[in-house]
Amino acid sequence: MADSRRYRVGYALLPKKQQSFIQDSLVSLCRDRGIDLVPIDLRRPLIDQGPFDCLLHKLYGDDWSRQLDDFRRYYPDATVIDSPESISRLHNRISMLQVRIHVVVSVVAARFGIPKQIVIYDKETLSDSRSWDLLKFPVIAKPLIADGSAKSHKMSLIFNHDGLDKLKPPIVLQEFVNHGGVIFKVYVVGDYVQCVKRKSLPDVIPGSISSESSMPFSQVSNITTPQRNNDDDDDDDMMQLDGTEMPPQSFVVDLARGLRSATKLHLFNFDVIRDSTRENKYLVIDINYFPGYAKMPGYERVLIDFLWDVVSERKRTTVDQMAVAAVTTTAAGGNRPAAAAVGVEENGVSPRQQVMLGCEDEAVRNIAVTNSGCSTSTDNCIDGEDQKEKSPILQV
Ligand SMILES: Nc1ncnc2c1ncn2[C@@H]1O[C@H](COP(=O)(O)OP(=O)(O)OP(=O)(O)O)[C@@H](O)[C@H]1O
Ligand SMILES: O=P(O)(O)O[C@H]1[C@H](O)[C@@H](O)[C@H](OP(=O)(O)O)[C@@H](OP(=O)(O)O)[C@H]1O
Repeated sequence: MADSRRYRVGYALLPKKQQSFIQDSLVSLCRDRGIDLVPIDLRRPLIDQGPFDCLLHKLYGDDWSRQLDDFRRYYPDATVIDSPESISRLHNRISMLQVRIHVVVSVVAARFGIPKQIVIYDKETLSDSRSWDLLKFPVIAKPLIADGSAKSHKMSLIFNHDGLDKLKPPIVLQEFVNHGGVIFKVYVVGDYVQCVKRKSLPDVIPGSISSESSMPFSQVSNITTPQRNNDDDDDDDMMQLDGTEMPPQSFVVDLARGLRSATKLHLFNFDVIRDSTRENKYLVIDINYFPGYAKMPGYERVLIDFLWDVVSERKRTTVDQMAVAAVTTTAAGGNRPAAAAVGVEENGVSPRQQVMLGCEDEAVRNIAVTNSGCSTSTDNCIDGEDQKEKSPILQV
């Protein structure tokens, strides 16, 4: 029998993200599938705008976290994608890549790791060469915090120690790895995985370094997405992208699944580069929550299928809960209301826990990083596979 119920999916996004993500094509395809996409009015309390079957969100700050907490308490049956605790792990470039220790990739054709990196919290530590002398120049200086602000995307390629002078801690210093000027962006939407190529920073050729000690840059892969036109530079970019071999699909999928389970996130992308000096060696350099999905070919279908799975799974779970609750009621011989129907705990598991898509309320570990910390590996990267045997890059 056709499902005639309509589902409400609320979305709370910043205006720029809303504009790129909520396209007419997405809205109308959702509508045809029985899903109404409802914008959250950020001037009104979230709790007043429910109920929703599902809530999508990408907002920052304590006020939003509090509103979400209230919402989750008030509407325990709503599926919140994703849990704020899991998302916040990506707001710090150290905890972001720390998840690699939980990722096991079984594909043998390729290996993965992260670049060697340290975190520096203050100017004093920055001026002490012992803090960074385990790193090889060039390095990339990245703001520690990745909170979506323009500031958090401002980076510098640092060619020598003079280039460190201008930096403002807290920062992450990460070894620059030559990778042929092409980055792989892997978009994940639940179980769906799609890898695309984008232009990246060009290789640094030893000996050809300019007289400058540093070079600032910001959002390289966003501003240089090449379009096919008559411009020579764009044609060169396009040829370079076309000529770059993709990583093995099974490896990408394995890595995506591993990261998905380690981060407990459903909507994210991650950036991977292929180390030019080491065969089949890939390095994860960045993980972004709720990325620019509209740049992913055919994103509407992918998102609709995902949302449908979420709302219909939610319906199934609720039905299952009612069945369990009914059995419990009968077995006890009493007339307690069905747990799922009222959203209270049954057998120690609340309906919300069952519908949070595996996003347990795990607190993000507090990062107690020493002023700087660094791996003792002689390589320019830390492996994901055998990381447990090696000394941790940072003490978290
Ligand atoms: N370790 C590295 N080695 C070589 N190139 C790197 C490295 N880290 C970053 N890059 C280059 O710098 C760019 C920006 O880095 P990163 O992805 O960490 O920044 P971001 O501001 O978080 O980016 P995004 O816009 O994808 O969120 C990458 O796309 C890549 O071109
Ligand atoms: O808004 P913040 O938190 O800064 O996150 C950005 C990510 O860092 C970028 O990776 C996204 O672009 P890509 O989808 O091209 O990776 C980018 O997507 P956008 O083009 O929709 O802004 C953002 O999601």
